[in-house]
Amino acid sequence: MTLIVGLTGGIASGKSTISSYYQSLHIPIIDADIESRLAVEIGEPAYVEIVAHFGKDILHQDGTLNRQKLGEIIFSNEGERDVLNSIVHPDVRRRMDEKQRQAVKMGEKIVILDIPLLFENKLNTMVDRTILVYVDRDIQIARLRNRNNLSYEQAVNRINAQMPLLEKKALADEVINNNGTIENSLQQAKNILEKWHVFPI
Ligand SMILES: CC(C)(COP(=O)(O)OP(=O)(O)OC[C@H]1O[C@@H](n2cnc3c(N)ncnc32)[C@H](O)[C@@H]1O)[C@@H](O)C(=O)NCCC(=O)NCCS
Ligand SMILES: Nc1ncnc2c1ncn2[C@@H]1O[C@H](COP(=O)(O)OP(=O)(O)OP(=O)(O)O)[C@@H](O)[C@H]1O
Repeated sequence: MTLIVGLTGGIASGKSTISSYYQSLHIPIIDADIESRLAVEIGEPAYVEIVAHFGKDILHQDGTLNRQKLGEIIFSNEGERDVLNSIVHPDVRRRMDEKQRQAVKMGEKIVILDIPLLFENKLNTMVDRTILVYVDRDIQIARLRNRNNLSYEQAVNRINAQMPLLEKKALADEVINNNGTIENSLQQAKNILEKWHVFPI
């Protein structure tokens, strides 16, 4: 039996930091952000639909998606965000399901699905356990602004496009509090696997 774990959080809450650590323990990770990038490569069905809806203005000169431009549109407009989600999410789901099937077939003890919108899209029902990477809002805003070079308003728009982390906290099986040092958070991440008896693998 493979334990299917959903790892989630908010934008810039620290999911990638935690999932890289799990990966270093040789745990297979399936990352929704990576799959969503693959789904919108030039010529893919989702790419064609995106250009048809948003126009060629959201492309770079070489035809690749201008992610910054598309982000500016969808993080400040819920209707446009819904359109993008409805184009991209079904493909992302298909890609992730396929990878999950392969991992189960390989007899992996545990597989971690890194899905930012796990609770928003009710995908928690599709996994055995959930882990939330939590940060306080002021720290989240500061880390997001710092990483993506965003204004306060841009950062808040992105955070407000997701379910509040406090609501997610109430839904998760386990919570990693990432307000402190990375080292401290990685220790929490390890403790959870030990508690579940899936580490060492
Ligand atoms: C809008 C896009 C082009 C911006 O690209 P960019 O490289 O700046 O950001 P990236 O893809 O690395 O996402 C960073 C984070 O933004 C948040 N985020 C991304 N898309 C969304 C969304 N539709 N709704 C809410 N939050 C989102 C997630 O926390 C994600 O981890 C891109 O995020 C996208 O195509 N989004 C739609 C697909 C999607 O929902 N992806 C998230 C997981 S499937
Ligand atoms: N405990 C920490 N202390 C200081 N900085 C941190 C900590 N955890 C993460 N960071 C930094 O905060 C930023 C966000 O972390 P990370 O990229 O892991 O978040 P994420 O949840 O995967 O983000 P996104 O969903 O937006 O892709 C990064 O610049 C990362 O280096």
